Amino acid sequence: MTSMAEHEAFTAWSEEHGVEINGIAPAKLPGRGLGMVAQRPIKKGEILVSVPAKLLVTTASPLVRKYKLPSHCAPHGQLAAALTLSHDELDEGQKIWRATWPTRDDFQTTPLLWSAELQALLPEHAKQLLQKQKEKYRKDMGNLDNVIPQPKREVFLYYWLLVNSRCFYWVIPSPKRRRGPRPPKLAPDDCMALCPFADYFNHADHGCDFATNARKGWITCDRDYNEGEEVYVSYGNHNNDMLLAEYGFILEQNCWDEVMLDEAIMPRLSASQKELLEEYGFLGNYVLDNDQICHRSQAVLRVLLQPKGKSVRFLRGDDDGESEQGLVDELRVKVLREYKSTIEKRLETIMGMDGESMSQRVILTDRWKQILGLLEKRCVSGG
Ligand SMILES: C[S@@+](CC[C@H](N)C(=O)[O-])C[C@H]1O[C@@H](n2cnc3c(N)ncnc32)[C@H](O)[C@@H]1O
Repeated sequence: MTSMAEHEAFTAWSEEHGVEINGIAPAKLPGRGLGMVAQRPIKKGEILVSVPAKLLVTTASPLVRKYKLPSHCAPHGQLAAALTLSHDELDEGQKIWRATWPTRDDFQTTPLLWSAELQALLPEHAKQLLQKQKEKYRKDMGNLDNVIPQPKREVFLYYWLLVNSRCFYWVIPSPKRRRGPRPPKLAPDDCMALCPFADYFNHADHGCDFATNARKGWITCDRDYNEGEEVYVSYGNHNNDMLLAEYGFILEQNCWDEVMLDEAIMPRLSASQKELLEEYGFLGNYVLDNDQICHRSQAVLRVLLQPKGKSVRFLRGDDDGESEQGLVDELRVKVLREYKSTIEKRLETIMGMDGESMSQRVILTDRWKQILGLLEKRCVSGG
């Protein structure tokens, strides 16, 4: 049994500093690090945690402001920079809080840390998200070039990932102004706050909500829980490619899961078919979710099957395409079956990659197996 001493110390510190904790406590959970577990039966609607605003770490907090970081740098980079620069000079509260955070090794399954070879084998949607994440990271690093000395870049990367995985949505209340221009409104992605104690909650497809006002952030119970059950927060309606790319985990049960089919469909399109789809706003982003293939996929399959005039009537919404549904279903099954064999070959490649980290290969193969499962469900003609 590993020690929970640092988590007990942090729980006591949180309560002493005004965090209200009701019926839950952190616990170690296999495969999920720490999470929150019900200490007694909990009822839907109970407030589980309430954290005073003064404890949150945002770009307006003294911890961040004291470094006078470039204001054009995104809040994500600013928070990571402040955590990096304060790393060796922590006050008591920060020390106690940071002792509860995951280590650098715990981020091993986050694709940003994978080799380029393994990253190239991610599902399409995860690959696109990883690309965006890399661009964000490079931009932040570029904006902080003069601030983070070379030897601290690794620590910065660790904190950048930490901020990415532990922040809550938080709009910093504007200070009372007598005159002068209103500061620009932050984009939703930039409304970030580290929130002590609430950052123990793991994610599930349905979970508790985090709400805020200017004075506090709090979490309300979404349903009844039994004693000993893990209590989750929902980070949003995310599919598993998103969870993998951003945070390095996937859910076994995820009602929001879906597969992007672009890799299977795009290479089949001629230049003129792509042009037609582009003209009508139907090029790319073909998705299969838990229940059905999306309307965009129905459209592209028709473009592949039918003469232009007929496809255009469907793309315009003038024809419901019912009369060709049988043929469209046959093509769908063919496309999905071929995609399945591509994935099966890819799985063999991943399993044969000796030099790569085991935990990274395991999560990647698990994700592809989930995708195979989703494809299988839709590989039945007419299904
Ligand atoms: C806000 S923290 C939650 C607490 C974290 N588990 C810990 O050990 O400190 C978010 C991180 O927890 C992990 N996580 C959250 N939900 C998870 C889940 N359902 N399964 C596995 N890992 C999860 C991921 O690493 C994610 O980046």
